[in-house]
Amino acid sequence: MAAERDHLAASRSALTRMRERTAALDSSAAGDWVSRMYLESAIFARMKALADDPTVPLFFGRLDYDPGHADALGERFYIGRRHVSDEAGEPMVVDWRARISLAFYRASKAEPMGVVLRRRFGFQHGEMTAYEDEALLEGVVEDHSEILESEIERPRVGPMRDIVATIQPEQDVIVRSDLDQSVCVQGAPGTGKTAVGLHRAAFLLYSHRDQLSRQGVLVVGPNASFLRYIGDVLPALGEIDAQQTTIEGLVGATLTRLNAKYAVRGADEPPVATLKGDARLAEVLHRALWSRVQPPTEGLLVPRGSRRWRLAPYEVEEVLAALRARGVRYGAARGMLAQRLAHGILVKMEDSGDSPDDRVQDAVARSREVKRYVDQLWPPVDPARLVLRLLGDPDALAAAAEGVLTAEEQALLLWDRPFKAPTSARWSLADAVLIDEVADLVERTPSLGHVVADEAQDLSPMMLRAVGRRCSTGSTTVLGDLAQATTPWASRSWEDALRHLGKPDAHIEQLTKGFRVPGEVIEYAARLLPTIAPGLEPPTSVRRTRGELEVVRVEDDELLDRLAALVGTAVDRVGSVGLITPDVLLPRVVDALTRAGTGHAVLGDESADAAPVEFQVQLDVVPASLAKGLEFDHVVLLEPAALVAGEADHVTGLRRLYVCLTRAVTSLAVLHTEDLPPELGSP
Ligand SMILES: Nc1ncnc2c1ncn2[C@@H]1O[C@H](COP(=O)(O)OP(=O)(O)OP(=O)(O)O)[C@@H](O)[C@H]1O
Repeated sequence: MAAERDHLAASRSALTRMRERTAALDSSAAGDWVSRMYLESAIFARMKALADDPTVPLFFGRLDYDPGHADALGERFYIGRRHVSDEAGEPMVVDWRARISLAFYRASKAEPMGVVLRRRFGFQHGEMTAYEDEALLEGVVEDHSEILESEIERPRVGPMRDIVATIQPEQDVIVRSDLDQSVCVQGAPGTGKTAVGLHRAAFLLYSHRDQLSRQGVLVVGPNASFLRYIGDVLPALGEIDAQQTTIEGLVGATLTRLNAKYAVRGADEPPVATLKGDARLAEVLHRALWSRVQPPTEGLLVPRGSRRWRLAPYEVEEVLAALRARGVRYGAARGMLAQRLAHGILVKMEDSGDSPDDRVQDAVARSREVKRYVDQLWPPVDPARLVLRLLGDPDALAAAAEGVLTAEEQALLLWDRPFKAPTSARWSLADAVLIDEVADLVERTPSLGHVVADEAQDLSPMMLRAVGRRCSTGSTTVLGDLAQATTPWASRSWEDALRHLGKPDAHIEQLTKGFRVPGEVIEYAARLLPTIAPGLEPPTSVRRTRGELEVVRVEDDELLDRLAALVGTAVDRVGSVGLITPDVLLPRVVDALTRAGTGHAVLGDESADAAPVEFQVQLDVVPASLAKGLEFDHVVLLEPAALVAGEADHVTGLRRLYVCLTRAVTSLAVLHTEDLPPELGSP
C-alpha cells in the first residue's frame, strides 16, 4: 500500500511538472499574430486538460503483463482518467481509453489477455484505502469485488459521475465500439445506458481526436434538467468539446438560423403532434418543395449587344430534368440552374458562328433576365414559409399529401386559424421538426462525426430523421428503453427507429444488469411491464441492498402533512432526495413545503437548476414529466393515479409511472389517497 501511495504521489508531482512545462511555453516564439493566438489557445486548452482535481484519484487500477506478452513485455501500467508521464516521457499513468488499458475491463479467466495481475484501488475522499488483486493467468478472478460494490452502493449526491473505474465488460464492448459503427442500446432503468453513451463519446474523442474535433460530437438528451444532471461527466473525463442539447435545441437552432424571429411558442394536441411526427410527412414535404419547380411556359430570352438569344421551353425543360435527376438539394440545384441556362445560350452563340469565352457564360448567368427567369422557374424557398402554407392552406396541403395522407389526416394537420407570417406563427416543436426537414431538403445539414441520442424511444420518426441528418456521414449511439416511452409518437421497435435515423444496420445491444434500482423496488415497478412492454425482459438488480419500499395510503386531508413528514425523514438521511409529483399537484406540493419551511429546489425552474452545486439543496421537487434519466437515493412518489391520469392514455400513464418508480437508489415511498392503478397489484 505504501508503494502504491508513493506511485500516486509521484504521478501527481509528474502531472504538476507537465503543467509547469506547459505554463512555461512562450507564445511569443510564434512568427505572426495568427500563429500566436493559435498557440495561446492551444496552451490554454492544454493547461485546462492538465488541471488536477485533488478529490479525484489519478489512477484506479493496475495491470501487470506477462513477461512473454508481445505488446507489453512484463510491463506494469497504472490505469487512470488521463495520461501522465515522467520527465523521460515514460508513462506513469495511462489513459483508460488507451489500447493497453483494454484488459483492465475485459480480461477474464477464460481470456486473461496476457495479464498476470489486475489490481483495483479503493479510495475514500481522495485517499487510497484499499486494493484488490486478481491473478488472471492463474485463473484467480474474483466474482465479487468490494471496491466495485462500494462504488455501486455509494450514495448519490450532486450530478452524475463517470464510471471509468468500474465499467463492466458488456458495457465496455459498447463503449469501445468503433467510430464507424452505429450502436443502439436497449436497457432497463439504471442499466447504465446514459453512462455508456457518454463514455463512448469520451472514448471516440480520444481515439479519433483529430477527426472528431473537426467534425464534432453531439449528445442529445430529453430536457434541460437532464442535461445539467449529466453535464459534468464529459468535462470530468477531460472532454470539453462535445455539445449537449435537446431535440428542441437542435431544431430551434435551425429556426433561428433561418430568421432570428422564428421561434417555438406553441404546442400541439397529442394526435396532431403524432401525425406531424409521422415519417409520411417527409414525403409530403418533399413533394411540396419540389412542386415549386415550375415547367417553363415561355422560353428564355437574353439580349446581348444587338442580338437576342433564346432557349425554347423544351430546351429549358431538358435542363430542369437533368438537374432534378442529379439528386442534389433543391438549393444547390437552383444555384446551378443559372449556369446551365447560360451554357445553353453559349452553345447557341457558338452554333451561329460566335466564339464566346467563359466570361460570357458568367455574365449571362448573372444577367437580370436569367435571374428573373430562374426565380420564376425555381423560386427561392424559406422552409418556414413552405410549412406555413401547408398547415394553413387546404389546397396546398391536398396537392402535396394526395395519396399519402387521408382527408381526415389532412384536416387534422390544418391550423384552425392560419397564421399570416412565419414570424408571428405559434410554431410547435413538431412544426419546427418539419421546418428542419425542409431546411435539409433545401440545403444539406452538415453532419457531425458522432451523435449520442439518449432516451431515444421518445423521439418521433420525424425527430429521428432530424437526429439522423446530424450524423448522416458519421455514426450514432442510440440509447433508450421501449418500456419508458412516454410520448404518443414514441417508437415501438428499435428496428423502426433505426430506419428513420438512417442507420438500419446499427447493432442492437441489450443491457440487463441494473446498477441503480434495488431488488425490492425494481420488482415492484416490473409489475407494470406485462402491460407497458410485453416483449421486454424484466430488469434485474446487481445492488447488494434489497432496498426499502413503502406504500402508504392516507386520507385526503392528511396528504400534505404525511408528505412533509416522509420528506423530513428522507432529508435526515445520507444522500439526495427526490419528491416526484404529478405535474398538476406541483403548486400544492411546493406550497406545502414552503409552509413547512423545508428547503427545496424545483426542477425545471431555471434559477434553481442553474444554482451552483454547493448551493444546491438536498431535496429536489421533480414534476413527473422531468423525472426521466435522473436518480435519487430516496424517492418520495406522490399519487400514482393522478400521475397516470396526467398522460394522454392509460398505457402511456403507466409507462410514466414506471419511469418514476425506477429513480430510487435506496428507498422508495409511495404516498397516495386514490386507488393505485390495478396493474401494480396490492403492495
Ligand atoms: N459499471 C458501473 N459501475 C458503477 N456504476 C454504474 C455502472 N453502470 C452504471 N452505473 C450507475 O448506475 C446508475 C444508472 O446509470 P444510468 O443513468 O446511465 O442508467 P440508464 O440505463 O441510463 O437509466 P434510465 O433508463 O433510468 O435513464 C448511475 O448512477 C450510474 O453511475
